[in-house]
Amino acid sequence: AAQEVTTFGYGVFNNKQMFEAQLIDGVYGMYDSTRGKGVVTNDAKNGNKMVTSSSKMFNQDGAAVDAHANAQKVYDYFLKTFERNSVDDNGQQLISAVHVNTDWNNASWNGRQMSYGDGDGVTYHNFAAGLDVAAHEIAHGVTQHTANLVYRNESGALNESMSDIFAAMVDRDDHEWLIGEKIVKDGRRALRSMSNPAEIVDTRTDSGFSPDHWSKRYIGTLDSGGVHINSSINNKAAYLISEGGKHYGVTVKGVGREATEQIYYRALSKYLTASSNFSMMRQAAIQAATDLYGTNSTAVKAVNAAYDAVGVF
Ligand SMILES: Cc1cccc(C(=O)O)c1OC(=O)C1CC1
Ligand SMILES: [Zn+2]
Repeated sequence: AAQEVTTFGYGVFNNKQMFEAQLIDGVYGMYDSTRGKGVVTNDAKNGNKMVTSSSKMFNQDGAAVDAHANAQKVYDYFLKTFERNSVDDNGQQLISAVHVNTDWNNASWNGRQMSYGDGDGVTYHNFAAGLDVAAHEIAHGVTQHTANLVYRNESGALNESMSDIFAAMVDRDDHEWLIGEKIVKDGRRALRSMSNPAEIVDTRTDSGFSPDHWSKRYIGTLDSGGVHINSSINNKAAYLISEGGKHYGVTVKGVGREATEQIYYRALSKYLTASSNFSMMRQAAIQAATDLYGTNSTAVKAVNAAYDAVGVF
């Protein structure tokens, strides 16, 4: 069980949780056998061995505490919200590696596990500290085991957008639907904004803009054809479906997070395929909303209006 205490170790600034570490081979380690086939956290700076602690209830590695706590929260979200048992719906272990590389300003899903850099301490904190970052990476695993959207051009932007959407849904208290707000430093507010994409440019892509309408999509070769750039077009649509708003003169009546997360999960797991593009995303969301809430439901109306608003038909 987790309890609120101050955690020693650096890099921890949003998870002050402790762990009932598992006793394995006489050592207390960050291995949670209660979720699926396990949640495990390893230290890339120590032979990628499981992060261990000398005592049952204490761990001094801040990044490890963050990664472990966030992986547990994301596991619980997918099980509770969609009855999905981990990324493969078969309890696959959620394995996190922390302290990957040196001053690494990245996080990733490599097809089998999550990896988190410590950040350079100037532009980024440790990436494991962001609940939305962990959810984003784990959602890449869910996408891989469902539509498996090809990671380039429009299907890749949808792959990215799915990860941002579920990241925003897990990070429930963030009403601005920002991505990475806890891990950016040097005055930036976040990596990306789903509510107002144009406000924050993801500097890692050097594109210079974050489009909030299909007519403004990036069509170059950077960033695998703009997967972290054009994702903001679908991110904005998802935000509008949930929260509503007026965008380029189109008014959307929002239906809330609970309906929106069900629509996108059903679209991802039942209708999207590896080569789906934005127009097929619109059809998949309409079909999912129709299945769930009915042909003339407010949800179907919200989906149509939101994709009208971002110029996807
Ligand atoms: C930081 C970073 C770099 C490169 C790829 C990703 C990636 O996972 O696409 C990445 O992680 C994110 O975007 C998460 C949301 C913060
Ligand atoms: Zn991603």
